[in-house]
Amino acid sequence: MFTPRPSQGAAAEDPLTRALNGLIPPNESPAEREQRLALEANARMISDAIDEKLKIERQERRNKKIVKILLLGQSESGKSTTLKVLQLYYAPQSLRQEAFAWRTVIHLNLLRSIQLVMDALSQANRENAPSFTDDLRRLLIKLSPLKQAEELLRMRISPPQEEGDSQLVLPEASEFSVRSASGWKQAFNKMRGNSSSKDDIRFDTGPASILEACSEDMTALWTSPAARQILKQRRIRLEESSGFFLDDIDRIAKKDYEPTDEDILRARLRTVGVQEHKISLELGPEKGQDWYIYDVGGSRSQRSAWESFFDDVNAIIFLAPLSSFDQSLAEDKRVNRVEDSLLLWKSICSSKLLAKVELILFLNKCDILAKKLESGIRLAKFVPSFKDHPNNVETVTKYFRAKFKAIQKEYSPSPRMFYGHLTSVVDARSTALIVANVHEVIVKANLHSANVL
Ligand SMILES: Nc1nc2c(ncn2[C@@H]2O[C@H](COP(=O)(O)OP(=O)(O)OP(=O)(O)O)[C@@H](O)[C@H]2O)c(=O)[nH]1
Ligand SMILES: [Mg+2]
Repeated sequence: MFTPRPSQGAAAEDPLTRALNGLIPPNESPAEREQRLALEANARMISDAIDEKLKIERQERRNKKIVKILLLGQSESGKSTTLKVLQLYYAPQSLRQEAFAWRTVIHLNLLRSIQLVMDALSQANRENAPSFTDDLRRLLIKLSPLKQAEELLRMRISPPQEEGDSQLVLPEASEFSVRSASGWKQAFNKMRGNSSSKDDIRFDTGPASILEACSEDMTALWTSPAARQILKQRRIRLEESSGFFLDDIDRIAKKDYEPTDEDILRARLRTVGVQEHKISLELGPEKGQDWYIYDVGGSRSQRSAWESFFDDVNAIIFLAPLSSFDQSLAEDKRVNRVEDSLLLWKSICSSKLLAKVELILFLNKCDILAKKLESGIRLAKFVPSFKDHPNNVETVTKYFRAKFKAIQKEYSPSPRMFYGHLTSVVDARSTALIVANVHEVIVKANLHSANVL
């Protein structure tokens, strides 16, 4: 055996270190040389194996690299609905498992719409409106038990004994919401134990019985020409409002009602706070990758929380609802909704923090936009710069797309691709095609950031 050089200390005892350092002991005999070469070969093998393992681990980390997607846009723009579409696309079973929880939200949506009709009629009654009939008075009395059903349903979404676990937020603009971090859907699952969605529905008496008992009277109220006239006089257009289920009373007020995927997409529950949703991709080349999707509250009071999620985000899906061109913000009646979307888009595009983030724009609610334009509502009345261009959906969407694209080009700190889609995210089928496209953009963004790191 050779004697290590004193300066190399204990580390030189290690054959791997010695081999790597290329040390050749003085006065080496042929047998010692053979032994050393064998040790070196062995050490090289071990070293190569370690290198290979590290390379695989690095690749795995890259492949596994968490993808962060942020959903942004004003309130009611369709962020939570887009989250549901992504869930439906990537993990349909998980959405089905939430059907019972969404059923309660849908019942509450229906009751809210009925309440808005009843409020308008009561007001007409107080003002002695000639269109208020005795039939309507009778219907209002017969529908009074609905108040109790609503209270029971609200308690179910936010049971008092689950304090701190699920927190009901008091209505803002007569809408209810649940703090997203509170896990209200999980609270439902706890209540359910191991039962299936169908079992829940069978044993769901209480509010469901009241709804079923009132079903015919609710339909009579909603289809009454006198009630319709009062709503029209007061310019109440419930058909365009969020969580509209009045045309489906027969189906939804049945005790054994089970929501379809489309019903779940149309259900409205205002987001308060930030909801994190993890999707583990099960198929395709990105198998094993985890996607974290963040759904934020869009009303003005909620927007200050957005920036803390900008860090290491890969892509942003920004929703701008085009149908709201004739509406103002619920939180500030002086601000036109499309104007607000354009200003928000400008601030996202110009953010230096987001300079390297892919922005994907959904010009949403194109279905409602088409109906509005067909009904004769003119865009130029609310957006004078549209001038006397044809008031049809093709021209209007083209006009808005160009406007958003120009803002991105002008305000982005460095050039970026423009991904603008015309969407109606409640339509799962047409949105699936867009999701496939968005998937590609996100995968590219992730690869790019992995290579940069
Ligand atoms: N008809 C139609 N309805 C839509 C569309 N997108 C969303 N909605 C409905 O609009 C309502 C509001 O959508 P949400 O997804 O809750 O809006 P949000 O952006 O999450 O709103 P906040 O949580 O308040 O920030 C829901 O009832 C949706 O079903 C669309 O493209 N067409
Ligand atoms: Mg939301």
